[in-house]
Amino acid sequence: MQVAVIGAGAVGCYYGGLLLKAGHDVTFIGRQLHVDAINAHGLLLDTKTFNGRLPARAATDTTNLVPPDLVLFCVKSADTEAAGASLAGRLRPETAVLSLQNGVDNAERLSAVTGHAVIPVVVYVGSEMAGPGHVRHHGGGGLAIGPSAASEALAQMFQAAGVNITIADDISKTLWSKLIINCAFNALSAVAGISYGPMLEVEGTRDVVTRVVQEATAVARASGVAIPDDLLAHILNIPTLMPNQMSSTAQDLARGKPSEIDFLNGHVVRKGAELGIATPTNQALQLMVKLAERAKEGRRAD
Ligand SMILES: NC(=O)C1=CN([C@@H]2O[C@H](COP(=O)(O)OP(=O)(O)OC[C@H]3O[C@@H](n4cnc5c(N)ncnc54)[C@H](OP(=O)(O)O)[C@@H]3O)[C@@H](O)[C@H]2O)C=CC1
Ligand SMILES: CC(C)(CO)C(=O)C(=O)O
Repeated sequence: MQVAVIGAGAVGCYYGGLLLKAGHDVTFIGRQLHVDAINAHGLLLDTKTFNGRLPARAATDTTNLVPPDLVLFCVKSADTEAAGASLAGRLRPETAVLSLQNGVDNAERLSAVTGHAVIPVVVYVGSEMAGPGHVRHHGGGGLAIGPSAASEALAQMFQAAGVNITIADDISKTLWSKLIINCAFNALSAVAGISYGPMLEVEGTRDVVTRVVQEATAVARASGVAIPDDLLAHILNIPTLMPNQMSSTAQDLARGKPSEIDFLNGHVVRKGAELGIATPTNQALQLMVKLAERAKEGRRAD
């Protein structure tokens, strides 16, 4: 199958790399540093069970992209419109487009800029770019794909490549449940620069996490999404399962990259305002991350 990865980063190179290893024809669209390394030496796929270079094609834009059978769309949420616009006119009607992104509205936004159906996918992996063209897998790797006519065949293809994938019967619930996990932990971990285990040991953290989850759950339910009653208990248990985890927002801040906070707690705040639901804790966390981003920008400018 011809696959295009839009956003050759931690997620795109991990899943694109697994499809490449399984024999698919994968083209990576990404930034110059990674593109040069992939074209020169192949993709370095560094997982728990495999470490090796896989010859691959890469480019910094879609100009010469042959319309693929499958697109893995893997840029950060703020880049959805710009990267999505580069796909316009490069998709066949039967091309399957998957959004492998955090947040709940990327598939919809991507569909709006491409005019093409987009299948949302919830991603449960820990991966990072450890160097140019070098993706490192830290753990997990499961996917939950939204239902569509193509989802069964796509799930089989990912399974054959070693990916644990399920077809979600209610993808909105799955997307929102992941969003609420991100709302609970990402900002606190980022602002304090602390991992989840020690973070939850500090008195008061559980209360704040609980309020964030309650606000976000109220917004989700008012939007018609069936959030399960046991989500809070599941969330409060996550630091026991991954005590050393720093949130992706913490990693963005540490690297001086813009975070996705406007699409995490920020999404809850915007939706809450539309629905008349107060979300003060989510709003405070969104603001704290934005202040931390601004402070970093200020330090760079000095
Ligand atoms: N990493 C992880 O473990 C997980 C990530 N996710 C989600 O997956 C999504 C992708 O995250 P992740 O892979 O970590 O992000 P990365 O930043 O590692 O990868 C995205 C890459 O795409 C590049 N890019 C952005 N726009 C373009 C463009 N128009 N053309 C070419 N390249 C472009 C970025 O460059 P630049 O940085 O220069 O903009 C970056 O190199 C996010 O929504 C994230 O929340 C979900 C679960 C786990
Ligand atoms: C680690 C995890 C699962 C929860 O915060 C995550 O998705 C992130 O950091 O973005």
